[in-house]
Amino acid sequence: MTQPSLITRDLTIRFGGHVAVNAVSCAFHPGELTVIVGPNGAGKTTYFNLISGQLTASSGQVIKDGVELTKMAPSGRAHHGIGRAFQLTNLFPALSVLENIRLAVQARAGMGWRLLRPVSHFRALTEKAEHYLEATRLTARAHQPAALLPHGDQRKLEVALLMAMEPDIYMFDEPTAGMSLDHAPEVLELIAGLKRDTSKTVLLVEHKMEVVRALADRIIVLHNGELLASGDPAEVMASQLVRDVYLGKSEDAA
Ligand SMILES: Nc1ncnc2c1ncn2[C@@H]1O[C@H](COP(=O)(O)OP(=O)(O)OP(=O)(O)O)[C@@H](O)[C@H]1O
Repeated sequence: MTQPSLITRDLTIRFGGHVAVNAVSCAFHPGELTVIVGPNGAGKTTYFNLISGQLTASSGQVIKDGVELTKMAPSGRAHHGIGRAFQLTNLFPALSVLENIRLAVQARAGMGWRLLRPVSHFRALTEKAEHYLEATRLTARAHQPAALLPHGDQRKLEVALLMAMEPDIYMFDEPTAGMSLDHAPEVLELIAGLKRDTSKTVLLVEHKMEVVRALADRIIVLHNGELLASGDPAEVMASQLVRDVYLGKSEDAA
């Protein structure tokens, strides 16, 4: 087994008297796609927020490749390779799809907003952006304003922007939420494809059991903020404890 890329140790957050995430200790490994499941209000999104830095833990630790990130702002964590997909908050709606991806490539290259660069740099950035465009099957949309993309393609653009940042840890919170059945498989395929690069770790929060079955190498189950189970998807889903608190309900909903 490889060294874990990401560890949470006794990770806890309290909101007043309510413990939303309670002493969750878990390790995530490169080349592995872990799906985080649990009933509504179990603490899944809060756990994600604690890892990506939108929330700061009351106690416990977040450690990425041996570096403690627990108190770091989201930007610092991103710099350390934590990449979380957001619904296009980092998008320039009037710019084209290609230009948006190129800006993400440029940000990753550390060139910020300096526009006076040799043409060769610009060409290299464009080539890289075109690579991500192709990888996410958005080539036909390259020159459309990002704001005018259909919903399914917007989600693909989110994946492209995240790929352009070259994170070590990819985090997706319900990536197919609100998406039509036609587009969901395309986005899921992109996410499944990320772990072909075995240096990458993928974390997913997901409710839909068919998505969990299709993608998960491993699942962890949160319940009332606590880690209830972790392991092989089929084994965990078959366990009586998990069926009692979660899967019975979820199978109906899926
Ligand atoms: N900022 C906050 N202030 C107070 N309570 C919060 C806050 N954020 C989350 N909570 C509470 O923490 C608990 C866990 O919420 P969270 O959104 O993480 O659950 P979840 O598993 O992602 O649920 P869902 O599947 O419905 O999205 C809930 O009881 C929620 O009300």
